[in-house]
Amino acid sequence: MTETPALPALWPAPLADGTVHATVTVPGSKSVTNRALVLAALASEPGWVRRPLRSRDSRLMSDALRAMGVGIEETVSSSSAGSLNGAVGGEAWRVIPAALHGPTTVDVGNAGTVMRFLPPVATLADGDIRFDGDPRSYERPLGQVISALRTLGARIDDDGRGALPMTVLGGGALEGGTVEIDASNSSQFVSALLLSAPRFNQGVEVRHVGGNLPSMPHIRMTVEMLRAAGAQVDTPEAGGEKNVWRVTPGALLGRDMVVEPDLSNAQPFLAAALIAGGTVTVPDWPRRTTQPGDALRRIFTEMGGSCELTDAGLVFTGTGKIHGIDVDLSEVGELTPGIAAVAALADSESVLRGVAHLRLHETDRLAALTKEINALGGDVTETADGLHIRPRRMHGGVFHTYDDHRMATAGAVIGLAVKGVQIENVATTAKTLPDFPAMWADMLAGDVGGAGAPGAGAGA
Ligand SMILES: O=C(O)C1=C[C@@H](OP(=O)(O)O)[C@@H](O)[C@H](O)C1
Ligand SMILES: C=C(OP(=O)(O)O)C(=O)O
Repeated sequence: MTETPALPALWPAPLADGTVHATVTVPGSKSVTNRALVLAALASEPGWVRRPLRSRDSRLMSDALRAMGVGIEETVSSSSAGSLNGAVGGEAWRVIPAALHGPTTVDVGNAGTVMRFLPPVATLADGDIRFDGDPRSYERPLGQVISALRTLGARIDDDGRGALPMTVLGGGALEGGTVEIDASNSSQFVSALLLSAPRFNQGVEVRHVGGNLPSMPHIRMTVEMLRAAGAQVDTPEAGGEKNVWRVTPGALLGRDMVVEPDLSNAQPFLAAALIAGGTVTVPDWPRRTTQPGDALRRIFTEMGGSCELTDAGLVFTGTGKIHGIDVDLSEVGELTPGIAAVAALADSESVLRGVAHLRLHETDRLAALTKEINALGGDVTETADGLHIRPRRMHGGVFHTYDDHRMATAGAVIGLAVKGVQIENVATTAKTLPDFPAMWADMLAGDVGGAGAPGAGAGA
Protein backbone atom coordinates (compact mmCIF):
# COMPACT_ATOMS: atom_id res chain seq x y z
CA MET A 1 0.00 0.00 0.00
CA THR A 2 1.14 3.57 -0.67
CA GLU A 3 2.94 5.10 2.33
CA THR A 4 1.12 8.12 3.70
CA PRO A 5 3.45 11.04 4.34
CA ALA A 6 2.49 13.32 7.24
CA LEU A 7 -0.90 14.65 6.28
CA PRO A 8 -1.08 18.36 5.45
CA ALA A 9 -3.62 20.57 7.23
CA LEU A 10 -5.19 21.09 3.82
CA TRP A 11 -5.13 17.88 1.78
CA PRO A 12 -5.45 18.43 -1.98
CA ALA A 13 -8.19 16.02 -3.03
CA PRO A 14 -7.01 14.23 -6.17
CA LEU A 15 -8.98 14.75 -9.37
CA ALA A 16 -9.89 11.59 -11.27
CA ASP A 17 -8.28 12.02 -14.65
CA GLY A 18 -9.83 8.94 -16.18
CA THR A 19 -11.98 5.99 -15.29
CA VAL A 20 -11.27 4.07 -12.09
CA HIS A 21 -10.45 0.36 -12.09
CA ALA A 22 -9.50 -0.96 -8.70
CA THR A 23 -10.03 -3.64 -6.11
CA VAL A 24 -10.41 -2.01 -2.72
CA THR A 25 -10.09 -4.11 0.42
CA VAL A 26 -12.11 -2.28 3.03
CA PRO A 27 -11.20 -2.68 6.74
CA GLY A 28 -13.63 -4.16 9.26
CA SER A 29 -16.91 -2.63 10.29
CA LYS A 30 -16.79 -0.16 13.17
CA SER A 31 -20.27 -1.14 14.32
CA VAL A 32 -19.56 -4.88 14.25
CA THR A 33 -16.11 -4.56 15.85
CA ASN A 34 -17.32 -2.47 18.77
CA ARG A 35 -20.33 -4.71 19.43
CA ALA A 36 -18.12 -7.80 19.19
CA LEU A 37 -15.71 -6.33 21.75
CA VAL A 38 -18.51 -5.52 24.21
CA LEU A 39 -20.14 -8.94 23.87
CA ALA A 40 -16.80 -10.74 24.20
CA ALA A 41 -15.92 -8.68 27.26
CA LEU A 42 -19.21 -9.62 28.94
CA ALA A 43 -18.94 -13.32 28.11
CA SER A 44 -18.31 -16.08 30.62
CA GLU A 45 -15.28 -17.41 28.73
CA PRO A 46 -12.60 -16.08 26.37
CA GLY A 47 -13.43 -15.47 22.72
CA TRP A 48 -11.96 -14.11 19.48
CA VAL A 49 -12.71 -11.05 17.39
CA ARG A 50 -11.21 -11.67 13.96
CA ARG A 51 -10.48 -9.09 11.28
CA PRO A 52 -11.32 -6.27 13.70
CA LEU A 53 -11.30 -2.67 12.58
CA ARG A 54 -8.18 -0.95 13.85
CA SER A 55 -9.16 2.73 14.02
CA ARG A 56 -9.68 5.47 16.56
CA ASP A 57 -13.21 4.33 17.52
CA SER A 58 -12.23 0.68 18.02
CA ARG A 59 -9.08 1.69 19.88
CA LEU A 60 -11.16 3.80 22.26
CA MET A 61 -13.47 0.83 22.82
CA SER A 62 -10.67 -1.66 23.50
CA ASP A 63 -8.74 0.78 25.71
CA ALA A 64 -11.87 1.41 27.78
CA LEU A 65 -12.61 -2.28 28.24
CA ARG A 66 -8.97 -2.91 29.21
CA ALA A 67 -9.19 -0.07 31.73
CA MET A 68 -12.15 -1.88 33.33
CA GLY A 69 -10.13 -5.10 33.61
CA VAL A 70 -10.79 -7.01 30.37
CA GLY A 71 -7.81 -8.69 28.68
CA ILE A 72 -7.46 -8.00 24.96
CA GLU A 73 -4.47 -9.58 23.22
CA GLU A 74 -3.83 -8.48 19.66
CA THR A 75 -2.42 -11.26 17.48
CA VAL A 76 -1.95 -12.02 13.83
CA SER A 77 -3.41 -15.43 13.09
CA SER A 78 -2.48 -17.73 10.26
CA SER A 79 -5.49 -20.00 10.68
CA SER A 80 -8.30 -19.95 8.14
CA ALA A 81 -10.87 -19.17 10.83
CA GLY A 82 -10.37 -15.47 10.22
CA SER A 83 -11.53 -15.55 6.66
CA LEU A 84 -14.89 -14.69 5.22
CA ASN A 85 -14.55 -16.41 1.89
CA GLY A 86 -11.90 -19.02 2.57
CA ALA A 87 -8.88 -16.68 2.52
CA VAL A 88 -6.33 -17.51 5.19
CA GLY A 89 -5.19 -15.55 8.22
CA GLY A 90 -5.61 -11.96 9.34
CA GLU A 91 -5.53 -10.02 12.55
CA ALA A 92 -7.34 -11.50 15.52
CA TRP A 93 -7.97 -10.17 19.01
CA ARG A 94 -8.29 -12.61 21.90
CA VAL A 95 -10.71 -11.19 24.47
CA ILE A 96 -10.41 -12.49 28.02
CA PRO A 97 -13.31 -11.42 30.23
CA ALA A 98 -12.67 -10.56 33.88
CA ALA A 99 -14.52 -9.06 36.84
CA LEU A 100 -15.02 -5.44 35.78
CA HIS A 101 -13.74 -2.78 38.12
CA GLY A 102 -13.03 0.90 38.62
CA PRO A 103 -11.93 3.45 39.40
CA THR A 104 -11.01 4.53 35.93
CA THR A 105 -11.78 7.11 33.28
CA VAL A 106 -13.08 6.13 29.86
CA ASP A 107 -12.20 8.40 26.95
CA VAL A 108 -15.05 8.10 24.45
CA GLY A 109 -13.46 10.47 21.92
CA ASN A 110 -16.37 11.27 19.62
CA ALA A 111 -17.45 7.65 19.25
CA GLY A 112 -21.20 7.21 19.61
CA THR A 113 -20.74 3.48 20.10
CA VAL A 114 -18.32 4.00 23.01
CA MET A 115 -20.27 6.80 24.72
CA ARG A 116 -23.59 4.85 24.50
CA PHE A 117 -22.57 1.17 24.71
CA LEU A 118 -20.20 1.42 27.68
CA PRO A 119 -22.22 3.15 30.46
CA PRO A 120 -24.42 0.03 30.78
CA VAL A 121 -21.26 -2.10 30.94
CA ALA A 122 -19.89 0.22 33.63
CA THR A 123 -22.92 -0.43 35.86
CA LEU A 124 -21.61 -4.02 36.13
CA ALA A 125 -18.20 -2.87 37.33
CA ASP A 126 -17.16 -2.54 40.92
CA GLY A 127 -16.10 1.08 41.35
CA ASP A 128 -16.48 4.46 39.70
CA ILE A 129 -16.17 4.73 35.92
CA ARG A 130 -15.90 8.30 34.72
CA PHE A 131 -16.80 9.04 31.08
CA ASP A 132 -15.20 11.94 29.23
CA GLY A 133 -14.38 12.71 25.62
CA ASP A 134 -13.92 15.22 22.81
CA PRO A 135 -15.77 18.56 23.11
CA ARG A 136 -18.45 17.24 20.71
CA SER A 137 -19.16 14.33 23.07
CA TYR A 138 -20.50 16.91 25.57
CA GLU A 139 -23.16 17.85 23.00
CA ARG A 140 -24.22 14.44 21.70
CA PRO A 141 -27.33 13.14 23.48
CA LEU A 142 -26.93 10.60 26.27
CA GLY A 143 -29.76 11.58 28.64
CA GLN A 144 -32.03 8.71 27.58
CA VAL A 145 -29.31 6.18 28.43
CA ILE A 146 -28.54 7.85 31.76
CA SER A 147 -32.17 7.98 32.87
CA ALA A 148 -32.87 4.45 31.61
CA LEU A 149 -29.94 3.08 33.60
CA ARG A 150 -31.16 4.89 36.71
CA THR A 151 -34.59 3.33 36.24
CA LEU A 152 -32.89 -0.07 35.99
CA GLY A 153 -31.08 0.53 39.27
CA ALA A 154 -27.83 2.35 38.44
CA ARG A 155 -26.24 5.23 40.35
CA ILE A 156 -24.85 7.93 38.07
CA ASP A 157 -23.33 11.32 38.84
CA ASP A 158 -23.87 13.87 36.08
CA ASP A 159 -24.50 17.58 35.76
CA GLY A 160 -28.14 17.12 34.70
CA ARG A 161 -27.62 18.09 31.04
CA GLY A 162 -28.12 14.54 29.79
CA ALA A 163 -24.62 14.44 28.34
CA LEU A 164 -20.98 13.82 29.18
CA PRO A 165 -18.99 14.14 31.32
CA MET A 166 -20.54 11.82 33.90
CA THR A 167 -19.57 9.02 36.28
CA VAL A 168 -21.22 5.63 36.67
CA LEU A 169 -20.91 4.53 40.30
CA GLY A 170 -20.65 0.86 39.47
CA GLY A 171 -22.06 -1.49 42.09
CA GLY A 172 -20.88 -4.74 40.48
CA ALA A 173 -24.38 -5.65 39.25
CA LEU A 174 -27.55 -4.09 37.86
CA GLU A 175 -31.11 -5.11 38.67
CA GLY A 176 -32.56 -4.48 35.18
CA GLY A 177 -36.25 -4.73 34.33
CA THR A 178 -38.56 -2.70 32.11
CA VAL A 179 -37.73 0.76 30.82
CA GLU A 180 -39.25 3.27 28.40
CA ILE A 181 -36.96 5.45 26.30
CA ASP A 182 -37.31 7.87 23.43
CA ALA A 183 -34.66 6.69 20.98
CA SER A 184 -35.73 8.90 18.09
CA ASN A 185 -32.42 10.78 18.37
CA SER A 186 -30.26 7.67 18.13
CA SER A 187 -30.78 3.94 17.70
CA GLN A 188 -27.64 3.52 19.79
CA PHE A 189 -29.71 4.11 22.97
CA VAL A 190 -31.62 0.88 22.29
CA SER A 191 -28.53 -1.06 21.24
CA ALA A 192 -26.68 0.10 24.36
CA LEU A 193 -29.31 -1.22 26.76
CA LEU A 194 -29.73 -4.53 24.91
CA LEU A 195 -26.01 -5.35 24.58
CA SER A 196 -25.31 -5.56 28.33
CA ALA A 197 -28.74 -6.84 29.31
CA PRO A 198 -27.96 -10.58 29.47
CA ARG A 199 -25.81 -9.64 32.47
CA PHE A 200 -28.55 -7.63 34.26
CA ASN A 201 -30.23 -9.61 37.10
CA GLN A 202 -33.63 -9.42 35.39
CA GLY A 203 -32.47 -8.81 31.83
CA VAL A 204 -34.27 -5.92 30.19
CA GLU A 205 -37.43 -4.91 28.39
CA VAL A 206 -36.80 -1.76 26.34
CA ARG A 207 -39.88 0.09 25.08
CA HIS A 208 -39.26 2.86 22.58
CA VAL A 209 -41.81 5.64 22.96
CA GLY A 210 -41.52 8.69 20.74
CA GLY A 211 -40.95 9.59 17.13
CA ASN A 212 -39.48 7.54 14.32
CA LEU A 213 -36.65 5.28 15.42
CA PRO A 214 -33.68 5.72 13.04
CA SER A 215 -31.02 3.22 11.92
CA MET A 216 -33.10 0.06 12.38
CA PRO A 217 -30.46 -2.12 10.65
CA HIS A 218 -28.09 -1.23 13.50
CA ILE A 219 -30.63 -2.48 16.05
CA ARG A 220 -31.03 -5.69 14.02
CA MET A 221 -27.21 -5.98 14.07
CA THR A 222 -27.31 -5.76 17.88
CA VAL A 223 -30.00 -8.41 18.13
CA GLU A 224 -28.27 -10.80 15.71
CA MET A 225 -24.93 -10.46 17.44
CA LEU A 226 -26.52 -10.98 20.87
CA ARG A 227 -28.20 -14.14 19.60
CA ALA A 228 -24.95 -15.37 18.05
CA ALA A 229 -23.38 -14.98 21.50
CA GLY A 230 -26.11 -17.15 23.01
CA ALA A 231 -28.54 -14.52 24.31
CA GLN A 232 -32.28 -14.87 24.10
CA VAL A 233 -33.83 -11.77 22.54
CA ASP A 234 -37.49 -11.13 21.69
CA THR A 235 -38.05 -8.56 18.96
CA PRO A 236 -40.89 -6.87 17.13
CA GLU A 237 -39.79 -8.70 13.94
CA ALA A 238 -40.22 -12.07 15.67
CA GLY A 239 -43.89 -11.38 16.33
CA GLY A 240 -43.34 -9.22 19.43
CA GLU A 241 -44.90 -5.85 20.17
CA LYS A 242 -43.82 -2.95 17.94
CA ASN A 243 -40.84 -1.03 19.35
CA VAL A 244 -40.32 -3.45 22.25
CA TRP A 245 -37.23 -5.61 22.76
CA ARG A 246 -36.71 -8.12 25.55
CA VAL A 247 -33.42 -9.74 26.60
CA THR A 248 -33.47 -12.69 29.02
CA PRO A 249 -30.72 -12.84 31.67
CA GLY A 250 -28.10 -15.51 31.01
CA ALA A 251 -24.45 -16.20 30.30
CA LEU A 252 -22.92 -14.98 27.05
CA LEU A 253 -20.66 -17.45 25.28
CA GLY A 254 -17.09 -16.79 24.22
CA ARG A 255 -17.41 -16.82 20.45
CA ASP A 256 -15.22 -16.69 17.40
CA MET A 257 -16.57 -13.63 15.65
CA VAL A 258 -15.41 -12.58 12.19
CA VAL A 259 -15.90 -8.90 11.39
CA GLU A 260 -17.30 -8.04 7.95
CA PRO A 261 -15.77 -5.21 5.90
CA ASP A 262 -17.28 -1.82 6.74
CA LEU A 263 -19.79 -1.33 3.93
CA SER A 264 -20.40 2.31 4.87
CA ASN A 265 -16.68 2.90 4.43
CA ALA A 266 -16.86 1.22 1.02
CA GLN A 267 -19.12 4.11 0.02
CA PRO A 268 -16.53 6.66 -1.18
CA PHE A 269 -14.82 4.01 -3.32
CA LEU A 270 -18.08 2.93 -4.96
CA ALA A 271 -18.90 6.61 -5.42
CA ALA A 272 -15.61 7.01 -7.29
CA ALA A 273 -16.73 4.49 -9.93
CA LEU A 274 -20.07 6.27 -10.16
CA ILE A 275 -18.40 9.66 -10.70
CA ALA A 276 -15.34 8.82 -12.78
CA GLY A 277 -16.78 5.79 -14.52
CA GLY A 278 -15.12 2.40 -14.28
CA THR A 279 -15.29 -0.49 -11.88
CA VAL A 280 -14.49 -0.86 -8.20
CA THR A 281 -14.52 -4.31 -6.63
CA VAL A 282 -14.89 -4.70 -2.86
CA PRO A 283 -13.81 -8.20 -1.76
CA ASP A 284 -15.69 -10.07 0.99
CA TRP A 285 -18.93 -8.10 0.54
CA PRO A 286 -21.29 -10.28 2.61
CA ARG A 287 -24.21 -11.94 0.84
CA ARG A 288 -26.34 -11.35 3.92
CA THR A 289 -25.69 -8.60 6.42
CA THR A 290 -27.36 -6.24 8.85
CA GLN A 291 -25.00 -3.40 7.85
CA PRO A 292 -26.82 -0.36 6.45
CA GLY A 293 -24.09 0.06 3.83
CA ASP A 294 -25.59 -2.86 1.92
CA ALA A 295 -28.31 -0.41 0.83
CA LEU A 296 -25.68 1.24 -1.41
CA ARG A 297 -26.26 -1.53 -3.94
CA ARG A 298 -29.80 -0.22 -4.41
CA ILE A 299 -29.17 3.50 -3.90
CA PHE A 300 -26.11 3.84 -6.13
CA THR A 301 -27.80 1.70 -8.81
CA GLU A 302 -30.71 4.14 -8.79
CA MET A 303 -28.17 6.95 -9.12
CA GLY A 304 -26.69 5.47 -12.30
CA GLY A 305 -24.40 2.56 -11.40
CA SER A 306 -24.79 -1.16 -11.67
CA CYS A 307 -23.46 -3.93 -9.49
CA GLU A 308 -23.08 -7.63 -9.17
CA LEU A 309 -22.33 -9.72 -6.11
CA THR A 310 -19.75 -12.28 -7.25
CA ASP A 311 -17.27 -14.64 -5.61
CA ALA A 312 -14.70 -11.84 -5.95
CA GLY A 313 -16.93 -9.51 -3.93
CA LEU A 314 -19.16 -6.63 -4.96
CA VAL A 315 -18.30 -5.52 -8.48
CA PHE A 316 -19.64 -2.00 -8.89
CA THR A 317 -19.59 -0.20 -12.23
CA GLY A 318 -20.36 3.41 -13.08
CA THR A 319 -20.43 5.41 -16.29
CA GLY A 320 -19.75 8.90 -14.98
CA LYS A 321 -23.41 9.78 -15.53
CA ILE A 322 -25.17 10.30 -12.20
CA HIS A 323 -28.89 10.75 -11.56
CA GLY A 324 -30.49 12.59 -8.69
CA ILE A 325 -32.53 10.62 -6.17
CA ASP A 326 -35.49 11.15 -3.85
CA VAL A 327 -34.83 8.84 -0.93
CA ASP A 328 -35.70 8.26 2.73
CA LEU A 329 -32.40 7.59 4.50
CA SER A 330 -33.76 7.19 8.05
CA GLU A 331 -32.65 3.53 8.16
CA VAL A 332 -29.20 4.28 6.75
CA GLY A 333 -28.43 7.77 8.02
CA GLU A 334 -24.67 7.31 8.13
CA LEU A 335 -24.68 7.04 4.32
CA THR A 336 -26.06 10.58 3.93
CA PRO A 337 -22.80 12.59 3.55
CA GLY A 338 -21.54 10.32 0.76
CA ILE A 339 -24.88 10.33 -1.02
CA ALA A 340 -25.08 14.12 -0.75
CA ALA A 341 -21.62 14.42 -2.33
CA VAL A 342 -22.62 12.26 -5.29
CA ALA A 343 -25.97 14.05 -5.59
CA ALA A 344 -24.18 17.39 -5.88
CA LEU A 345 -22.58 16.03 -9.09
CA ALA A 346 -25.74 14.53 -10.60
CA ASP A 347 -27.74 15.53 -13.68
CA SER A 348 -30.92 16.23 -11.71
CA GLU A 349 -31.92 17.32 -8.23
CA SER A 350 -32.11 15.12 -5.13
CA VAL A 351 -34.15 15.09 -1.96
CA LEU A 352 -32.65 13.24 1.01
CA ARG A 353 -35.27 12.67 3.73
CA GLY A 354 -35.74 11.17 7.20
CA VAL A 355 -32.40 12.20 8.69
CA ALA A 356 -33.11 15.05 11.12
CA HIS A 357 -31.11 13.12 13.74
CA LEU A 358 -27.93 13.74 11.72
CA ARG A 359 -27.82 17.13 13.42
CA LEU A 360 -26.64 15.16 16.49
CA HIS A 361 -23.91 13.11 14.84
CA GLU A 362 -20.14 13.82 14.81
CA THR A 363 -21.15 17.32 13.79
CA ASP A 364 -24.47 18.79 12.61
CA ARG A 365 -24.14 17.01 9.29
CA LEU A 366 -27.07 18.73 7.60
CA ALA A 367 -25.64 22.18 8.33
CA ALA A 368 -22.07 21.12 7.51
CA LEU A 369 -22.94 19.53 4.15
CA THR A 370 -25.04 22.53 3.16
CA LYS A 371 -22.35 25.03 4.08
CA GLU A 372 -19.41 23.18 2.53
CA ILE A 373 -21.05 22.12 -0.74
CA ASN A 374 -22.43 25.62 -1.20
CA ALA A 375 -18.99 27.11 -0.50
CA LEU A 376 -17.76 25.21 -3.56
CA GLY A 377 -20.57 26.72 -5.65
CA GLY A 378 -23.18 24.01 -5.07
CA ASP A 379 -26.84 24.62 -4.30
CA VAL A 380 -28.04 22.78 -1.21
CA THR A 381 -30.80 23.73 1.21
CA GLU A 382 -31.54 22.17 4.54
CA THR A 383 -35.06 20.88 5.07
CA ALA A 384 -36.68 19.93 8.39
CA ASP A 385 -35.49 16.35 7.99
CA GLY A 386 -32.82 16.34 5.32
CA LEU A 387 -31.34 18.05 2.29
CA HIS A 388 -32.53 19.36 -1.05
CA ILE A 389 -29.65 19.26 -3.53
CA ARG A 390 -29.76 21.00 -6.90
CA PRO A 391 -26.57 20.18 -8.86
CA ARG A 392 -24.69 23.21 -10.11
CA ARG A 393 -21.20 23.64 -11.57
CA MET A 394 -18.79 23.72 -8.65
CA HIS A 395 -15.33 25.19 -8.18
CA GLY A 396 -12.31 24.48 -5.99
CA GLY A 397 -11.88 25.68 -2.42
CA VAL A 398 -11.43 24.47 1.14
CA PHE A 399 -13.89 21.80 2.32
CA HIS A 400 -14.10 21.93 6.13
CA THR A 401 -14.73 18.67 7.96
CA TYR A 402 -15.69 19.58 11.56
CA ASP A 403 -13.82 16.52 12.92
CA ASP A 404 -16.27 14.33 10.99
CA HIS A 405 -14.79 11.38 9.09
CA ARG A 406 -17.72 11.20 6.71
CA MET A 407 -17.45 14.91 5.86
CA ALA A 408 -13.82 14.29 4.87
CA THR A 409 -14.63 11.35 2.60
CA ALA A 410 -17.59 13.28 1.13
CA GLY A 411 -15.21 16.13 0.24
CA ALA A 412 -12.80 13.69 -1.39
CA VAL A 413 -15.65 12.32 -3.51
CA ILE A 414 -16.51 15.81 -4.75
CA GLY A 415 -12.83 16.47 -5.37
CA LEU A 416 -12.73 13.64 -7.90
CA ALA A 417 -14.81 15.76 -10.25
CA VAL A 418 -14.07 19.32 -9.12
CA LYS A 419 -10.57 20.71 -9.54
CA GLY A 420 -8.84 22.35 -6.58
CA VAL A 421 -10.81 20.95 -3.63
CA GLN A 422 -8.74 20.92 -0.44
CA ILE A 423 -9.91 18.87 2.51
CA GLU A 424 -9.23 20.43 5.89
CA ASN A 425 -8.11 17.80 8.46
CA VAL A 426 -8.41 14.69 6.30
CA ALA A 427 -6.75 12.90 9.24
CA THR A 428 -10.17 12.83 10.91
CA THR A 429 -10.99 9.84 8.65
CA ALA A 430 -8.94 7.76 11.13
CA LYS A 431 -12.06 7.63 13.30
CA THR A 432 -13.18 4.60 11.29
CA LEU A 433 -10.70 4.17 8.41
CA PRO A 434 -7.04 3.68 9.32
CA ASP A 435 -5.47 5.09 6.16
CA PHE A 436 -7.98 6.71 3.88
CA PRO A 437 -5.60 9.01 1.90
CA ALA A 438 -3.36 6.05 0.96
CA MET A 439 -6.35 3.88 0.07
CA TRP A 440 -7.68 6.71 -2.11
CA ALA A 441 -4.34 7.13 -3.88
CA ASP A 442 -4.07 3.37 -4.43
CA MET A 443 -7.55 3.25 -5.91
CA LEU A 444 -6.72 6.05 -8.34
CA ALA A 445 -3.36 4.49 -9.22
CA GLY A 446 -5.22 1.34 -10.20
CA ASP A 447 -6.85 3.36 -12.97
CA VAL A 448 -6.38 1.80 -16.38
CA GLY A 449 -8.86 4.10 -18.10
CA GLY A 450 -8.15 6.72 -20.74
CA ALA A 451 -7.51 10.42 -20.29
CA GLY A 452 -10.25 12.99 -20.08
CA ALA A 453 -12.39 14.61 -17.49
CA PRO A 454 -14.79 12.45 -15.52
CA GLY A 455 -18.24 12.50 -16.98
CA ALA A 456 -19.95 14.02 -13.96
CA GLY A 457 -22.44 16.57 -15.20
CA ALA A 458 -21.70 19.29 -12.69
CA GLY A 459 -17.93 18.77 -12.37
CA ALA A 460 -15.29 21.37 -13.12
O1 LIG B 1 -25.10 1.34 16.40
C1 LIG B 1 -24.26 1.73 15.60
O2 LIG B 1 -23.18 1.12 15.40
C2 LIG B 1 -24.54 2.95 14.82
C3 LIG B 1 -25.83 3.43 14.77
C4 LIG B 1 -26.19 4.64 14.00
O3 LIG B 1 -26.36 5.68 14.95
P1 LIG B 1 -27.67 6.64 14.98
O4 LIG B 1 -28.86 5.78 15.20
O5 LIG B 1 -27.37 7.59 16.09
O6 LIG B 1 -27.70 7.32 13.64
C5 LIG B 1 -25.11 5.03 12.99
O7 LIG B 1 -25.39 6.28 12.44
C6 LIG B 1 -23.75 5.00 13.62
O8 LIG B 1 -22.77 5.34 12.68
C7 LIG B 1 -23.42 3.60 14.11
C1 LIG C 1 -22.74 8.52 13.29
C2 LIG C 1 -21.56 7.90 13.20
O1 LIG C 1 -20.76 7.54 14.24
P1 LIG C 1 -20.99 7.30 15.80
O2 LIG C 1 -20.74 5.83 16.01
O3 LIG C 1 -19.98 8.16 16.47
O4 LIG C 1 -22.41 7.69 16.13
C3 LIG C 1 -20.99 7.56 11.87
O5 LIG C 1 -19.98 6.82 11.85
O6 LIG C 1 -21.51 8.00 10.83
